[in-house]
This record gives sequence, C-alpha cells and structure tokens, in this order.
Amino acid sequence: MCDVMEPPDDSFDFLFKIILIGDSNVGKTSLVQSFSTGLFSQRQHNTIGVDFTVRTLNLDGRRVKMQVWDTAGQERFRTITQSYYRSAHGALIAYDISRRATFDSVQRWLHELQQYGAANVLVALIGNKRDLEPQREVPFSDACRLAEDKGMVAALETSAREACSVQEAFQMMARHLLLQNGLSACQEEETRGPGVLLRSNSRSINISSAHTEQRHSCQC
Ligand SMILES: Nc1nc2c(ncn2[C@@H]2O[C@H](COP(=O)(O)OP(=O)(O)OP(=O)(O)O)[C@@H](O)[C@H]2O)c(=O)[nH]1
Repeated sequence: MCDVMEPPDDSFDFLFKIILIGDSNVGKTSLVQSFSTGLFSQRQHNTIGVDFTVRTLNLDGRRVKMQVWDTAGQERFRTITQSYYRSAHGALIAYDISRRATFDSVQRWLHELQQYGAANVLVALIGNKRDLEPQREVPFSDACRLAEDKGMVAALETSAREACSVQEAFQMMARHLLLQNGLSACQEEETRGPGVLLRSNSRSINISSAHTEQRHSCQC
C-alpha cells in the first residue's frame, strides 16, 4: 500500500553519486545492503563489475537522492570499475578492521581515485566489521591519521552485520556534499562549523577538535 503522505521517491532536491571502493570481501556490498534495506546476509556473492542502488534521504527537510555504486574489489574488474570513478561526487574507501592488508591497500585505492576521479571528489574512510573487535588489526587511530594526512573528510568504523554506523556513514557523506555545495545540512552544524560526525567511533577530520582522544565503543 502507498503512504499518501510520502512524496514519490523520484522527487529530490539533490542528487549525489557515491562510489564504494576497497579490497574484495571488506563488506562493501553488505554496507550498501544495510544502507538500503537494513538487512545483513552472511553469504554474500562477490560483486561482478558494479552494482547500483538508490535511496533518498530526508536531511533536515531536504530530499537527497543517493546513487550508490558498489564496485567489485577483485583485481580482474578494475578496468570496469575505474570507468565509474569520474562521475562520483563522493567516495567511500572501505577496509576490514580485522585484516591489515585491506587497510594497507587504501593508499592504492586513493591513488586510483585521484587518477580517474573528479578533482573535487570527497573521500571518507570506512573501517568495516567493527563487530570483530577481538580480531582487530587496525587501530582506529591509524585510520584517523591516514584520513587526515590524505585530506579525507572523515574516518568511521562500521559494522554492516550489526547495522552499526552504516546509515551515519552515508548521511555523513551527504552532509559533507551539501556543505561542499554551500548548504548547511542543519542549524546545529551552522554554529559548529563544517564538522559533521561526532560519534565515538567516527571522526570528522576537518574540525578543530580533530586531535581529541578517540574511543571505540559502538553505541548502536
Ligand atoms: N563480521 C562481519 N562480517 C561482515 C561484515 N560485512 C560484511 N561481512 C561479511 O564479509 C564477507 C564479504 O562481504 P561483501 O559485502 O561481499 O564484501 P565486498 O567488499 O562487497 O566484496 P567484493 O564484492 O568481492 O568486492 C561476507 O561473508 C559478509 O557476510 C561485518 O560488518 N561484520
């Protein structure tokens, strides 16, 4: 049944294209699935090429349509996935907090983005599988340092499995894109400056409090 109060999903104020990149099996598809349906499936097929999902967010009265391009992490699809970089307004580079190698690859993904993406693309770093705390191989402080060094807008940790901070990750990117377009997403941020996310397992890089101590408790 249709809710008469809801405008049709094709109406929007802003359209942002977001690309999700990172090594295979870090959980990119799971993050997109969690964002679009709230569901998690343990058995996930490797993405072939690129998948496409759309969801419209209501951010403080603005309808922001998010077109999310979920790319394959496997090397053999690299030529196909690179062709999607150019039109992206924002990029989420994902790694798995329990596999250091996937974090070490972030620089390579960033390099690809710089090579094939638009000059003003906004980038955020996502450490997924936060629920695997006992197997953690990447301290959150390493992610924050890298994000800061590379001029990314934020570093966050998520768990697609526990639906932890996933919505926030996409909303954060949407808010940064609104800000980039000269629009504050909400009044509170207008008084606070360009920082957006203040959760304990996330950190906005371009705010004055960027050097405050970080904690890791997930409060979902
Ligand atoms: N524990 C845990 N497992 C996760 C999480 N997110 C994804 N997984 C699992 O990690 C595996 C890989 O997930 P995918 O979403 O297919 O990874 P991907 O990055 O899209 O992989 P490619 O399509 O090959 O690039 C699957 O078995 C998921 O169930 C998470 O937050 N926590």
